[in-house]
Amino acid sequence: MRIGVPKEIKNHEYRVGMTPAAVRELTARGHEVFVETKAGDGIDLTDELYAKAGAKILPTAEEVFGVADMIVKVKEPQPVEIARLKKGQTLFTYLHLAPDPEQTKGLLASGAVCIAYETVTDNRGGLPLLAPMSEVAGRMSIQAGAHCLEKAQGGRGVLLGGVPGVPAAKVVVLGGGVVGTNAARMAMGLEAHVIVLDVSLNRLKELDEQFGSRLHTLYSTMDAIEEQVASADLVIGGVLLPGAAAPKLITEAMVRQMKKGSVIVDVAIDQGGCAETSHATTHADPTYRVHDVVHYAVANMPGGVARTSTFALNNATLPFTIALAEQGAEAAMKANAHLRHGLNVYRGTLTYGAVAAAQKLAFEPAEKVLGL
Ligand SMILES: NC(=O)C1=CN([C@@H]2O[C@H](COP(=O)(O)OP(=O)(O)OC[C@H]3O[C@@H](n4cnc5c(N)ncnc54)[C@H](O)[C@@H]3O)[C@@H](O)[C@H]2O)C=CC1
Ligand SMILES: CC(=O)C(=O)O
Ligand SMILES: [Mg+2]
Repeated sequence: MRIGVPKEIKNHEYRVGMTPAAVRELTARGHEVFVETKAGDGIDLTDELYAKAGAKILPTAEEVFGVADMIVKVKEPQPVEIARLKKGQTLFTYLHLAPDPEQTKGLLASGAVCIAYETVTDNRGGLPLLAPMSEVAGRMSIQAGAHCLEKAQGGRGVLLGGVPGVPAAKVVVLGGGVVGTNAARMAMGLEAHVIVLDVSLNRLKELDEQFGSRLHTLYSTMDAIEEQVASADLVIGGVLLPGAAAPKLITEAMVRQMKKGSVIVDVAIDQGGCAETSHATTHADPTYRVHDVVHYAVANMPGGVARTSTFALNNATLPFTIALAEQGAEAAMKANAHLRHGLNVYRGTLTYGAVAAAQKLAFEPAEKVLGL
């Protein structure tokens, strides 16, 4: 198979779809990999390293999209990239379609086969291709939140861990999944007072067993969220209903009740955000204020630590990239239900129920379009 790896073009996005090590795994199996020149330059993965791994370096994105049977990327395709997709071409990347009707329309019109990293599943009920970036974003959310709490950033002027004689900050984490667990772990490490809310009692039990008395768990209801958010210094939004638009758990009225200079880091912004007052921001201009509350809502947080993130992402995607290349996209998805769950758009048909529900569109199950 011919695999194309274009340079990412989102604001301050330096990740790359395949590392040189991943390219070598594909070329060693007889596949051709075409990498856009300077695709990995921002993280010191040079053209020379890619060439040594067997890649062919192409001067433009047009040529990469033009020659490839499958495009392997990181972020959702931007309009100029959607225009380059070809009928029947496979696109393997994050899509986050539920809150993004424009992209959905574009991918449907392209006729491409679009497999979203974030809805591929595993045997344990997890999302293995989202998890590595959620680990990164969860950990970063505390760094970002701590920075935003500084006065110069518009924050409350509070140190997460406090000091002897002055209380620690209160960190409220909505959602105790991968983002929430990693956020809680970092916040506990900085000696903040940390509370995690989730609707899954199982998850709360696991967290309780894992962290003991250092972590406080709470069942997530409107009442509990309202009370906790109002007294928080830092709120981390880490909820997810897989593939669906994020539930708006933090209403504007709740934000109005929050303390002046407190901070919301809405990690769930890539699925539309879990605060009514959230809108997506960029690494270049990451924050804004609503009702005196600092909002940080960068939709590609892991792009900020692109080198770590690229290696972490490739560790998870590589077995699937190999399966898609070796078997062809359709056969690979027929053979593996977990990979099939990644299929969001198939040759002009929407195939993911939660995206269809969010946008009030029709869809057909992946099994049907694949003839299973
Ligand atoms: N902004 C960014 O750069 C990044 C954003 N993300 C996003 O972060 C979000 C969380 O991802 P993960 O932690 O991997 O998901 P996950 O599936 O591991 O965890 C989500 C948790 O939310 C819980 N939940 C659902 N409804 C809830 C409610 N009403 N109240 C409290 N908890 C609730 C679930 O029970 C689950 O434990 C996703 O939207 C993901 O796409 C992930 C990585 C990077
Ligand atoms: C998951 C996601 O949105 C990211 O890694 O950018
Ligand atoms: Mg206020």
